[in-house]
Amino acid sequence: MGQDKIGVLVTNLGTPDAPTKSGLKIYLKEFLSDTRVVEPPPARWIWKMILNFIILNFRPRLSAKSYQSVWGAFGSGSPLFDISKQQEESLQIQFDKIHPGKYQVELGMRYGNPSIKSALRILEKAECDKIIVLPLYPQYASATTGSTFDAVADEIKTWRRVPEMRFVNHYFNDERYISALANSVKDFQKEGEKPDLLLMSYHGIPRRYFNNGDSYPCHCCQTTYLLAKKLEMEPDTYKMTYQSRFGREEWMKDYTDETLKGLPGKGVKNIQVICPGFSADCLETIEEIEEENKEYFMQAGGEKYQYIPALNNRQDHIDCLYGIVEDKTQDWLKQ
Ligand SMILES: C=CC1=C(C)c2cc3[nH]c(cc4nc(cc5[nH]c(cc1n2)c(C)c5CCC(=O)O)C(CCC(=O)O)=C4C)c(C)c3C=C
Ligand SMILES: [Fe+2]
Ligand SMILES: [Fe+2]
Repeated sequence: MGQDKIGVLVTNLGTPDAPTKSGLKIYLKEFLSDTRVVEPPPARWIWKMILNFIILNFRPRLSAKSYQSVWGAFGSGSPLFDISKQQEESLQIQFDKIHPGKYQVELGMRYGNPSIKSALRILEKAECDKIIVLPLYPQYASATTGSTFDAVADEIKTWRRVPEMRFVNHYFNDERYISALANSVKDFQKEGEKPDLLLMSYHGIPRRYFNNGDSYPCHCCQTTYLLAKKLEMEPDTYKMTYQSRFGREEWMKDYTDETLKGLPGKGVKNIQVICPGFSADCLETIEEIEEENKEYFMQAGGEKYQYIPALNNRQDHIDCLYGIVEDKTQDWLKQ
């Protein structure tokens, strides 16, 4: 039996501290200055000018309005923050039940608070000489998982004693993740009927990132395939799309909003939407999918539109995350 604790750093994207113009300005500046999120043109100063003089003057006010409409939906603050805290607590409870005193779970956000730096410092203080990082992105993308690695490395490089480290790159093909998604669909459909179409909507990335080698769209396609297979779905009863475009360049297609506007005209009037890439409900699922895109679909002649919630704090989701960490730290437990 090892003596020291294993640190589990659970991360997600992060969220503004408050749904206000100034809260959004701070958050968006940090987020959109990350060159893995916005891969700038060769002359970086051009993007810096656009960001500081155009985007950060207009976007914060608009985004604050959007955040205000979802604030408190899962607790008292940002849904992403409130759900992430619940996930952190549930995971700690699960580890304490099965391996009492062996694991310490801390939540760190890539942008905003609690930061990855602050979470790592708590683990350092707790004398965790082994740390596993679990970014809650089932599909790898440079903009999310890759960027999380940068933030972890930026902090650890200031430490004298570098801990033993492991990093979960993706888990889209983990049986427990696919099963949890399938269960969430089945639970949802228990209450009512099956739709004409199950739409699986993923956060998009610019098409250019894929052309340059990002594996994210491949991970999304495989997630769709595995989930449909698990649910024994016929090919014409599901479809995958990409949401949340930002800026003017081409993003991965098909676009969720355009697809939803076109479906009623093709006779698809009753749909359910699931966002398998979001491990927690957030602005992009609640405001964009549950509200804005529903309106597009209904206005185009749709009759029934239902959003299937993210895995959030479901016990099968927590069991899945627990299992991924336990599998990857089996040998550490024996040391
Ligand atoms: C500018 C480009 C963006 C890329 C590339 C991008 C990739 C990406 N994002 C997520 C997950 C989330 N994004 C969220 C919000 C959000 N995303 C962008 C831009 C890019 N994302 C912006 C500007 C925003 C802020 C909201 C707004 O102002 O409209 C969120 C929600 C955060 C919350 O607080 O609720 C998530 C989650 C993934 C998975 C991804 C690449 C695969
Ligand atoms: Fe995003
Ligand atoms: Fe959005």
